[in-house]
Amino acid sequence: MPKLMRLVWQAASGWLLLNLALTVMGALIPVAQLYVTKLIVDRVIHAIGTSNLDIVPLLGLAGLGLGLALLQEALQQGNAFVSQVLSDRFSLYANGILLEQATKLDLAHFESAAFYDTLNRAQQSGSFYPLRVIGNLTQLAGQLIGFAGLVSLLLRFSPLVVVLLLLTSLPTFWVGVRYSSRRFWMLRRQTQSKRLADYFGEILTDPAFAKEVRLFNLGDYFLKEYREIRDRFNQESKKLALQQALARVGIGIVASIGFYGAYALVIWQAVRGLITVGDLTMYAGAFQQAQTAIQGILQNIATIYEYNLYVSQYFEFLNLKPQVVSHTFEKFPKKFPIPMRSGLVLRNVSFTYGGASEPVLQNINLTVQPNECIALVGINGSGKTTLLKLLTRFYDIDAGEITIDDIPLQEFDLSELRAQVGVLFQDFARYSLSVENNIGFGDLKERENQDRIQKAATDAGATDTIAALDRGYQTILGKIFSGGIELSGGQWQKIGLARAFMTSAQILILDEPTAAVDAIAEHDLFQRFRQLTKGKMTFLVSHRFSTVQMADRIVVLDKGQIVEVGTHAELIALGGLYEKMFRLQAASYQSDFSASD
Ligand SMILES: Nc1ncnc2c1ncn2[C@@H]1O[C@H](COP(=O)(O)OP(=O)(O)OP(=O)(O)O)[C@@H](O)[C@H]1O
Repeated sequence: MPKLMRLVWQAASGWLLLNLALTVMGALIPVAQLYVTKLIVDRVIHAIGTSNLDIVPLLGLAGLGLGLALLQEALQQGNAFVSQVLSDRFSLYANGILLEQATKLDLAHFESAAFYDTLNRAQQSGSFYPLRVIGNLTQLAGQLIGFAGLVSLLLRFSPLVVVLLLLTSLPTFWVGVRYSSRRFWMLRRQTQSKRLADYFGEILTDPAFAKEVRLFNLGDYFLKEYREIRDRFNQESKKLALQQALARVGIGIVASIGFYGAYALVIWQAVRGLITVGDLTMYAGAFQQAQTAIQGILQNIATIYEYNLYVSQYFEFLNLKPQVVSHTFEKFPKKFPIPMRSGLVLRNVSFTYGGASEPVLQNINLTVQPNECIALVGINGSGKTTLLKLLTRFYDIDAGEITIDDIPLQEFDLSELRAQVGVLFQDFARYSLSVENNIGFGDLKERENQDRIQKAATDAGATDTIAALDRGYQTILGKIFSGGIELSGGQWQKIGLARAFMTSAQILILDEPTAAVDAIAEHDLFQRFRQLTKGKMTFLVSHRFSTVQMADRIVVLDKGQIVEVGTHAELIALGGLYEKMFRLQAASYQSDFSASD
C-alpha cells in the first residue's frame, strides 16, 4: 500500500488531493440534507399543531435543501472529471514504469515461462487495479466521514442501534473478503492457461501465422482449443459467482432483520411521544443510510483488499532484478579501450543456460586479435550463437573469463560494452516502421543523419531494394500499418545488415545474416564486409564454406567445445570435422550441378 501510494503520488499528486477533497465534501452533504429535512418536518408539524404557519423560514429551509442537492450534483460531476484525469495520468505513468522495467531486465528473463506469467499478471493488474485501490480509498474516506456524521445523529437516539447496525453488517465484510481472495487465487492459477488461450488467439490473428493456418487448415483446431480453455474459465467463474450470490442472500436477510428491528424501535419511541415526527423521519432515514454506508464501507475494505492482491502482482514484476548489470564497478567502470590493443581472450569459459542441466559451452579457450576475422563453424546447436551472445553479456558466464585488453567484460559499463559490439543476429528485429528508422536504430543519435544511413545502406548492398520502394527511405515496412510494404527475407536481411553497419563498434558480429540471400549475393556481401571492416575484429557464422573461407581463422565448434582452429587450408589438411563438413557440402553442390547439367 505505501508503495502504491508513492506511485500514485508521483504520477499525479495534485489531482489525487483534489479527488480526495471532493469526495469528502460530497460525503458530508447527505448528513446535512437529513438534518434540513428534520427541521422542515418539525416546522410543518408545529405549524399544523398551532395553526400558525410561518412560511419564510420554511422556504429558506427548502432553498437550503435545494442548494445542497445542487452542490452535491456539482461535486459529483467535478469528481467524475477529476477521477478521469487522475486515471489517465496514472495508467500512462504505471504502464511507462512497467515498460521501463521490461527494458532493464535480462535476455534470460524473456526465456522463462515464469517470467511471462509475472509479466502477464502485471500487465493485467498494473493499469487498472492501482487506481481502483486509490479510488476506493478516497471513497472510503468519504464514506467514513459520512458514516461518522450519521452515527453521531443515531447516537443521540440510542447507542444500541449503532451496535445493532455494526453487528448485522459484519457478514458483508466476511463474505466480501472470502470471495475476493477466492476469485484472485482462481485467476492467478489460470495465468498460464490464459496465456495459452491468448496465444491461440494470437495465432489466429497474427500475420506471421496466417499462411500456415490456412495452408494446414489449422483455424478450427486453434479456435476449438481457445474456446475450450475460455469455457473452462467461465465454468469456474460461474460456480464462484453462484456461491457468492447465495452468500449475499444470507447477508441480505441478516441486514434486513437489523434494519427492521431498529425501525421498530424508532416507531415505538415516536408512538410513545419520546421523539418528534421530524426525529422519526430523520432517524429512520439516518438508520437506512447508515446501514447502506456501513455495508458500503465494509464491502469497500474487502474490495481494497482484493485489489491490493492484484496490485501486488504489478509490484512483483517491478521487483524483478536483472542479473547482468554494470554492478561490480558501478562507480568507476573501466573505459573500453579505443582502439583495442591486445584484443579478446576467452579463458576456460563455460556456460549453462538457466534451467538447463548440461553446459552449452565448455572450456572455451580462444584469443582474437583486434583486426582479425573469425568464422565460427559447427552443426546446428553446437553453440555458435551462444558464444557470440556471451560477448555482449546477454548472459554472464559460469566459469572462466572473457577479457578485452586484459580487462574482464564485467568491468566495463554495460551500455558502453554493447555500443562497442555490433551484432546482426539470425533472428534480427523487423520493425514495422520506416526504412530510415529500421537502419537508423543501429545508432540512435545518428538516426536522422541521412548521409550515415545511406552509407550504411550502400555498405549492406541495400540501395537497390530501397530505390525500388515508392517512398524510398520513408517507406513503412511490414503490413501492419497502412501503406506498409512487405520485403522478401533476403531484402529484410540487407536492411538488418545496414542497421549493423550504422554502429561505430570495434567488434562486429554477423550471425548467419545471409541465410535468406542467394549464394552469389552472400559471397559479394562478405567480400564487401571484409573490405569495410578491415582493421576491425569481426565474427561471422555461416553454413556456406565459400564464405567461411574468407575469414582469417576458422573456429570449429562441436557440442559446445572448440575442436579445431585454423585457416581453411590448415583445416582441410587436418582432415577432421571441418574437412568432413566441407567435403559433404562440396559433394552436394557437385551433385546439384551434375543434376542440372
Ligand atoms: N535461450 C536458450 N535457452 C536454453 N537453451 C538454449 C537457448 N538458446 C540455445 N539453447 C541451446 O543451446 C544449444 C546451442 O544453441 P546455439 O543457438 O548456440 O547453437 P548454434 O550453433 O548457433 O546453432 P544454429 O547453427 O542452429 O544456429 C542448443 O542445444 C540450444 O538448444
